[in-house]
Amino acid sequence: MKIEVHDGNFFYAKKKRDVAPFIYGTDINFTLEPGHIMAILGPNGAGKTTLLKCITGLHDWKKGTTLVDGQPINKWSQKELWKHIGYVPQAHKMVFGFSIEELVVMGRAPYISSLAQPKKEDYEAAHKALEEVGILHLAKKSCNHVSGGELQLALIARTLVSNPKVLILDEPESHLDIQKQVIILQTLKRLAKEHNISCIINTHYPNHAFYLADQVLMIAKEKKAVCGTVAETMTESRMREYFNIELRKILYDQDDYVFETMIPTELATQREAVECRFNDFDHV
Ligand SMILES: Nc1ncnc2c1ncn2[C@@H]1O[C@H](COP(=O)(O)OP(=O)(O)OP(=O)(O)O)[C@@H](O)[C@H]1O
Repeated sequence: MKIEVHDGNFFYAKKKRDVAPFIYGTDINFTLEPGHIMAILGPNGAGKTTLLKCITGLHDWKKGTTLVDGQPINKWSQKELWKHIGYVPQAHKMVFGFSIEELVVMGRAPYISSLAQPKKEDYEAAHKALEEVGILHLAKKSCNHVSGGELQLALIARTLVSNPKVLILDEPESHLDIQKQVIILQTLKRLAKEHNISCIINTHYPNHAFYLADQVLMIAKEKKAVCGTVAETMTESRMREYFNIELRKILYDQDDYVFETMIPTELATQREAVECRFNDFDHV
């Protein structure tokens, strides 16, 4: 699905009629084509979570609008809209009285009539999604007895079973170990490219944006909201301006692959380069 935001801006108000300064330094504008991935980057408190809620209509924009496939979001019926949108909020250690399998089966709700019980095919879809994110072995375990990262993976699997056309993810990789992060990033990229699912993902990891994103939206308090390709947006100077930190962009290519990363200059070490150059058994 195509997602567009035109001149969106927002503020939190204590009472309905109150006004307050807008959160975003300039209005938010972007178009996300079907099957494309947009990463939202910005410092803590910049308004990334708020932005996801405004984009999906969970918060009403104070200004501007979201269009979904060309139609203003408030013209969509909630039921129809949420059939297409999968939303994975930030992981909190919630207490669920369910097993992981039951949690994921709940994601089939759009396909199950309100009084019916989940069927064999619903459980099969849940198992497939759990396998996809690498935690099928936890299917029977209680949600209360898994780690935060495992619960996060289950919440992603719950979204996948409803066959969404849009995936909105709020820092889905933040509690995961490095191997699970890769599973999530690869799964998202595959879903976007093979199933034409549009993805919007909040992340604190520049590397993940380099790997995933077709476009990046960068925000920070009192700064212009900028949207463009990864190369246009994630420059050393913009990162300095928006994150108030000096970073070096490192490019390394090997066997037709490019490794792109950004490292804070403060984290550079003063060891002899020759000590760092080799790893594993190369140096023996
Ligand atoms: N319900 C709320 N009422 C009032 N202010 C809020 C509310 N939720 C968030 N805020 C404020 O709005 C601003 C943006 O918050 P938001 O959670 O969207 O930022 P974020 O970029 O997602 O942060 P982080 O990277 O730390 O998760 C912050 O200053 C926050 O304190």
